[in-house]
Amino acid sequence: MLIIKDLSKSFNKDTEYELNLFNGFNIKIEKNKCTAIIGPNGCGKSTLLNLIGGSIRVDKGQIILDGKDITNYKEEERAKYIGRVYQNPSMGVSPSLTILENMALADKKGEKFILKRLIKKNNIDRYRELLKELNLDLENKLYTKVKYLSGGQRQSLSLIMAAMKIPNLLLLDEHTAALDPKTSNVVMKKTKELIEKYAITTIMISHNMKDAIEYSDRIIMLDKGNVILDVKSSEITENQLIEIYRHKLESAA
Ligand SMILES: Nc1ncnc2c1ncn2[C@@H]1O[C@H](COP(=O)(O)OP(=O)(O)OP(=O)(O)O)[C@@H](O)[C@H]1O
Repeated sequence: MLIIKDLSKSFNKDTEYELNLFNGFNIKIEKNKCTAIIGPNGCGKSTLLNLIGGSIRVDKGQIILDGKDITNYKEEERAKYIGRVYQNPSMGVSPSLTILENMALADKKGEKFILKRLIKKNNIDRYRELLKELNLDLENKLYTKVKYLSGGQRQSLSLIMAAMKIPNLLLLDEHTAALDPKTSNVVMKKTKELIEKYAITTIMISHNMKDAIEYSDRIIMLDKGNVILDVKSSEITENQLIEIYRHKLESAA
């Protein structure tokens, strides 16, 4: 379980551009469930993931993952427990390294190692098996540099890499937003399969209400750093969600 306790975060403190985004924010994310976070541009979705992942630090509050207080852990330290797939297909992978090298790196995330020594026959066979599951023919491209892959292939690889050492928490930051609808569908289905197969606790940011309902167990809507809706995905339809979204945001304006 992820517990966020009394979290505060502001940007540009003590300047005319000061933005108090989170002010005593609290949330609990259940284990082995997928929670979708939705909300308008600028409501704080990515900042929340950045705070959890450790790419930015909290001003106040605590982040507790499976009973461990990770608030003061550096991003690299948190990477041992947290997998992340970004919106931008170039992030989360090393484009100038091959698929094989990227997978070997993901395999040893958070440990000291020598890359060449990692690439052993039994590991290669294991990586090939994982890639085969994607049905994208990537198992036959092990020696291809990641920069030559399509966006969909990169996001799928990124997903497999993030889940290679089963993370305590998987953060998906609009990871299909840059993909065409067909590829996005394939990657979302693969995401669901992986999450369910390994019972991975997941937080998924999405602007797509249909995906949020279809692929998550719970939906949280944020506005200006506050939770304005918290509902089971099975208890809401896409149209209702769109209506609430519009209504809440109009009344908040
Ligand atoms: N490093 C930063 N410095 C200053 N302001 C920032 C910083 N990071 C985020 N913000 C501001 O915090 C607010 C929330 O941004 P955030 O990226 O979390 O929103 P979001 O909900 O993910 O939006 P989107 O749906 O557009 O991706 C925005 O007003 C943004 O400009």
